Amino acid sequence: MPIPDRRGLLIILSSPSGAGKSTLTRRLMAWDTTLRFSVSATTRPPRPGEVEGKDYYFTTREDFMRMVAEGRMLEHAEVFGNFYGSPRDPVEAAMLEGRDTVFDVDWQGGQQIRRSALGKDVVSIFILPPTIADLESRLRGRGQDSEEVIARRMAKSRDEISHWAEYDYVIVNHELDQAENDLRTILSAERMRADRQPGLTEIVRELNREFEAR
Ligand SMILES: Nc1nc2c(ncn2[C@@H]2O[C@H](COP(=O)(O)OP(=O)(O)O)[C@@H](O)[C@H]2O)c(=O)[nH]1
Ligand SMILES: Nc1ncnc2c1ncn2[C@@H]1O[C@H](COP(=O)(O)OP(=O)(O)O)[C@@H](O)[C@H]1O
Repeated sequence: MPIPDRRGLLIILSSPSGAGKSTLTRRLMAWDTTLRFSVSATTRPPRPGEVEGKDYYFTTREDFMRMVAEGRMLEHAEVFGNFYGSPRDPVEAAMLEGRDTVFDVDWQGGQQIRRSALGKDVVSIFILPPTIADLESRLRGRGQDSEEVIARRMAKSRDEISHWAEYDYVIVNHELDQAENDLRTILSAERMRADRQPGLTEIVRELNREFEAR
């Protein structure tokens, strides 16, 4: 396999539950089909419609803890009483292939990845709801969680939101199309950073050759 001339980016998306992070992630992946989604392992039971290996790897607590002990999780955290973690191997493989990986993780996961050896390739984005009333109605509108689960998520949302300033970018998800556009803009700009375009040296060298030949 040829060695790619750039390492893949790690794009971290976090938000309080219900702010629209999964919806925006799906849209971003449909826009750029080269993106890879980091499928997390979780001990939470599947929701109706969730697909094993696509949305999550649904695991037992025992298997989850074994993966952690074996160092096979890039990061992991307990959220809403369940464990969630990002398997390390597929992320490292994608980076070496020069493919960008999208993570849907909470602030604890964001912090761990940012502080890891892969931290310099991280772009982190926090999604805020326009209002708490919107957040609650979106959680309820999803129609997949019990009142008790919704109440628990609402109670946790303040804590999650308190970490917004640790992120490189913040998007307020008022209107879905606008928020998707903001996300595309961030990704496009990050890919154009001078230090992420290894081909530039060669282009500038060629420009110099042309100057000298004039
Ligand atoms: N740290 C960490 N958080 C995760 C991971 N996967 C999902 N999460 C977070 O766990 C929380 C709950 O996720 P989920 O149960 O799918 O609920 P939802 O985000 O409300 O749809 C969200 O904040 C996710 O971003 C992971 O691998 N690591
Ligand atoms: N800008 C928006 N305006 C209205 N509804 C939205 C918007 N963004 C997302 N939603 C809806 O809110 C609900 C929660 O979104 P979801 O992507 O599941 O959130 P999260 O992954 O952050 O928990 C979904 O039903 C989704 O369709």
